[in-house]
Amino acid sequence: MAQPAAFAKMNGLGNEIIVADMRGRGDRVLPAAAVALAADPATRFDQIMAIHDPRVGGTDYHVEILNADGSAAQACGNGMRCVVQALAAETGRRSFVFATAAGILEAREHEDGLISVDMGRPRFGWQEIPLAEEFRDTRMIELQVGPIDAPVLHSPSVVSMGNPHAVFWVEDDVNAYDLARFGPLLEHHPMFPERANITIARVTARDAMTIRTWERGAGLTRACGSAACAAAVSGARTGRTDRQVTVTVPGGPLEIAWREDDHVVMTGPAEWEFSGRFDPETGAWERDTEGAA
Ligand SMILES: N[C@@H](CCC[C@H](N)C(=O)O)C(=O)O
Repeated sequence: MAQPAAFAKMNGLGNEIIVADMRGRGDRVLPAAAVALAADPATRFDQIMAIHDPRVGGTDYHVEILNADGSAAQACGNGMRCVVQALAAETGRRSFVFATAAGILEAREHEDGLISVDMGRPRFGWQEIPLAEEFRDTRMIELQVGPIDAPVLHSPSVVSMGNPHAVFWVEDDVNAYDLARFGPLLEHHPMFPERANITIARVTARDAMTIRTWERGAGLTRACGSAACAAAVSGARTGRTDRQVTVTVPGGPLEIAWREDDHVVMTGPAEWEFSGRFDPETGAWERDTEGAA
């Protein structure tokens, strides 16, 4: 049993997030704790964002990310917005620099409460994503599900936003596809040695698209920020959209801008639900008493 750590249950457009305060201590949230918290309907989450003391000069905090299955994730856009809202409420500051497995990220809370996260530069090389075999052009790779002569989904764009993404383009309703069935098959496809986040995307205008995502290590989600970035970048890269796009996920809209300096900036909301304390080794937890200081 470890010393309890404070946490906040939050969400970013319905992407279920636990923000864990691991500052001032040397231990980490263990995969077993993540699995236990994910199995409890009250604390069910898609990602845990564990805030640690900074380890690199010029950064404010180090953030570790765990998926619901206990695996590590390099990037989580919706979770970063939750982290910013929690830290802004605590410190009164509005902008922060974070170190993550995907690199150094800057983020800020705006006057209207929306939060922008600079998700860094997309990477398109097949070894960077990574893919299991060489594709010189990752705007469209050979991969399909369904019958060989009439595939249900095929030819995804692939990209790393720090984490691996495949974006399948469709012309009709994204809800018409059984993502709960195809998602796990594609997440674990041999093409993706580190597995992948799987998105179905429909472009509705030069500056708008609708997506649904099956998240690596978490399953179907109401929102995936890095997938929204991956879809926006892939839309622009394949000539389907402009570089500034409203990406509507099941939980609502995210504004994505792929800037001329190659950085992808995502803007959207975050919402606090409740707070508590948990054991980072086992996941045993209790809710804070309402109104307690
Ligand atoms: N919900 C996240 C992405 C989560 C990470 C993903 N499951 C992975 O393992 O790469 C987001 O908002 O970006």
